[in-house]
Amino acid sequence: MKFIEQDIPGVFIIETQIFGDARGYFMETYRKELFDKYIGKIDFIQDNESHSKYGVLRGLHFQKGEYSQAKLVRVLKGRVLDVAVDLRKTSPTFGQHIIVELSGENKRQLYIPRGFAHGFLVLSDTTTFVYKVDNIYSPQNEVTLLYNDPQINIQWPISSENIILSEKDKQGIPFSQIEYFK
Ligand SMILES: Cc1cn([C@H]2C[C@H](O)[C@@H](COP(=O)(O)OP(=O)(O)O[C@H]3O[C@H](C)C(=O)[C@H](O)[C@H]3O)O2)c(=O)[nH]c1=O
Repeated sequence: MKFIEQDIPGVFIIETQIFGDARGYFMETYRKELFDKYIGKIDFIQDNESHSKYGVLRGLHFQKGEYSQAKLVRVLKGRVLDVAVDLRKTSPTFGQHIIVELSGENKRQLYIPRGFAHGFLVLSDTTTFVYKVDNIYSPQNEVTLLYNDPQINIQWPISSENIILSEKDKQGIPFSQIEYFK
């Protein structure tokens, strides 16, 4: 496994060796000792999976304060643009975002520490998205940051009228009004 830290400190792309043979392939998707070594102590406590069609945008979500979640995300099948926005007030990259293409082809994983809003836009017909989180699901502490907030200015490749959002995400709040992390 290769851990590649991104321009936003604490965010890593993880690339994994694929062992192909006549039957297909094998890959390790997680190894605790390597995460402890290269990223630090993380205890993932829940695995999630979602399936979405083209144009679906899930996000940008975060859980407030002590309910914040670190995430290790990847695409089983399909292709997404994955986005993480730095909401850590004291961070040198506060308000900045990273945008990474994750796919069943490139098998890249993205590690996003606590203190970020996260979401993804589906670019293939369908996508199956899986991820680990290190904190409990707390819907009453969940917030949606508006996906097209002008201050964050994410350049989504699909026009707004063709993006499919949940009712919750349609009511996302602007960056200027959210509760940042210390
Ligand atoms: C996140 C979550 C959801 N749910 C239930 C609640 C709803 O009845 C249903 C769909 O939830 P939601 O619309 O919030 O699912 P997503 O829009 O995929 O939310 C996720 O989207 C972005 C990509 C994220 O990074 C977050 O992990 C997460 O917020 O699953 C649960 O039961 N447990 C959970 O941990």
